[in-house]
Amino acid sequence: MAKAMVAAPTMLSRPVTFVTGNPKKLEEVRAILGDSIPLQSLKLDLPELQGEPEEISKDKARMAAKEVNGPVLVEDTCLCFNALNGLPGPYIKWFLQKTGHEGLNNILKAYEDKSAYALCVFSLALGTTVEPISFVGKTLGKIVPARGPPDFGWDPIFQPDGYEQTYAEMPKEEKNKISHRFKALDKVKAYFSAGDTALTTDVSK
Ligand SMILES: O=c1[nH]c(=O)c2ncn([C@@H]3O[C@H](COP(=O)(O)OP(=O)(O)OP(=O)(O)O)[C@@H](O)[C@H]3O)c2[nH]1
Ligand SMILES: [Mg+2]
Repeated sequence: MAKAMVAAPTMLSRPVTFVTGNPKKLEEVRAILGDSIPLQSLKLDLPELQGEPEEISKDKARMAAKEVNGPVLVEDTCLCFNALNGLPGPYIKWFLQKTGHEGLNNILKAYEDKSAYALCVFSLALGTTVEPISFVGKTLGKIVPARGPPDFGWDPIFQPDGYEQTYAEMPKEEKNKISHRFKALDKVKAYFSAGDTALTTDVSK
């Protein structure tokens, strides 16, 4: 009788390096993942393409893999206004820096529709020659005048649907249960627990 063929998992010789220049992202990624995936981090602010979120994120992963010369995880976060067909989207960092919370609210004064969504695209590149895979998480909400501590980006002006609080007003644990980042990381975890790719737990490598 023919034996069933079971594909051997791809064994990573090194733990995955999460590459980001943003310490608040890293804090949330660590809080959400716990020790479910052995992860080390590298602080590097990579240049970013213009274009669609998934392409930006994948391109970042290719660059990060070259820098690290090993398996990497990166993410790109967008804040998308429905009235503007998804903009500022991946350019939110620059809009926020130049116009602040008030400016972002003012942009929407021209429109009745204040609805928005937070989008997170993680990309995993298992090496320099492997095409990155993306994992997307999206949380719907609306843009409101800033409320809550201004610790992290646009958290004070994003109120998720079904909540009276903005991301900034919520306890961190609550945000991390419903956020765009949580939803995307849940897919990353599912990918690794499906077992096609085995991870080393030796983070000293
Ligand atoms: O209020 C927020 N809640 C969040 O959950 C969140 N996640 C990201 N951001 C901000 O949105 C822009 C994304 O740009 P971004 O993805 O290119 O990030 P970045 O350049 O800071 O880091 P990285 O690209 O090195 O990873 C940057 O201004 C980030 O500070 C957030 N703000
Ligand atoms: Mg960036």
